[in-house]
Amino acid sequence: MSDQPGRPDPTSESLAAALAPHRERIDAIDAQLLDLLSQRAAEARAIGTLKGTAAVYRPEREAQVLARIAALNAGPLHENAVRRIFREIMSECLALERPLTVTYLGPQGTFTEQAARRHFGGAAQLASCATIDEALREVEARQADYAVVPVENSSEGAVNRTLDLLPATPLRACGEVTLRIHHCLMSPGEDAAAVARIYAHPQALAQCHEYLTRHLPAAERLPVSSNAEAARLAAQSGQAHVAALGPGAAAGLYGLNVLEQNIEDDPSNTTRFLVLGHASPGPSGQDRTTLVVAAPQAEHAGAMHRLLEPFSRLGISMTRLESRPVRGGLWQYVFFIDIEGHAQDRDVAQALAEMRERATFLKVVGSFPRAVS
Ligand SMILES: O=C(O)C(=O)C[C@]1(C(=O)O)C=C[C@@H](O)C=C1
Repeated sequence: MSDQPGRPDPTSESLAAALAPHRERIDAIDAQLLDLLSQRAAEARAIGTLKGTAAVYRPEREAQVLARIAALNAGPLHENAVRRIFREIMSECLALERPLTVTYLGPQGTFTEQAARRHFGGAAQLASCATIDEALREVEARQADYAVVPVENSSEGAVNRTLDLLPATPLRACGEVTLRIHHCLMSPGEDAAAVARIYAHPQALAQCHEYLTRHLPAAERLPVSSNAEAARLAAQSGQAHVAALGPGAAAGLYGLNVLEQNIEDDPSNTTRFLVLGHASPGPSGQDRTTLVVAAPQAEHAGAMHRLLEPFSRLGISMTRLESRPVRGGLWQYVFFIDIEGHAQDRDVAQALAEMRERATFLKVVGSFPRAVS
């Protein structure tokens, strides 16, 4: 007998009988879905032929497709689930036009790999690079189509190497990804209390500082070049007192046990990544623009104010302002500025034209659809 009224006993034949019509309908719907997916893929292939040698990846169009689907969604699937499914559909459709190769700051099992996969979906060929420089260089040399590199973390600030490469690279920023950073404690052993040595990237050590101080105060903290390298070293040791911090994906990749999850001090800890490539996306309606600017005698407050004044006058929101010293130029700085809007939007274009007259250097690194987290 079933203990819930109206539901058949889960062990009985009556359950199978109750499921049968639902499964029949699911089979019929799956056949329709497959037919529609094939029709969609054929349209994408036709688009690919029309594009010829032009860029096949169109981030502004993908952003519009995802936003439209999210708005159309009436449930019961969550908006994020629907986005993920359509992200994968577009990834496969795009691969029919032409498969993409995407470099990322590796090695495998890093948060940057997770960001690249999330942005480009399962059909993209991901290529791990040892440094941010190498990830960009491969794309510059047209050995790969796009690069995904970290640019800032909500608790640790800017990724300086990425910023330093932006003024000179011929690549354009054509997308961004934001990723919540959740760290795990992972080890060949099974007991968190036994951990006496911890390998991790310095940022991971900083992001988990309170947890480590409270729960593993005596453990030695050893900074290494990446979280994946930390996981590799912990796995190689084969010892229960050695652990690594980093993404759960690295535990799977290196055969470690996850001893604790979500040990980052700030649960809203987020990293933003830039997607760089050769093409510039058109406006999607929900865009961000990244600029590199140098002001004359930037150390004088007045020059900076004058430079940024068009933004406030034209109602353009500035979402980020970061400065970096110019190498070899004592007390000279370049500014990395993010604003809302696309460089082709009327007000943004006017503000940029005015800034160009006031700046000693101004480069639009790119306009791209804002990330949906
Ligand atoms: O609309 C296009 O340009 C397409 O190539 C189709 C499509 C899609 O599957 O919807 C695929 C890849 C592009 O990045 C954008 C959209």
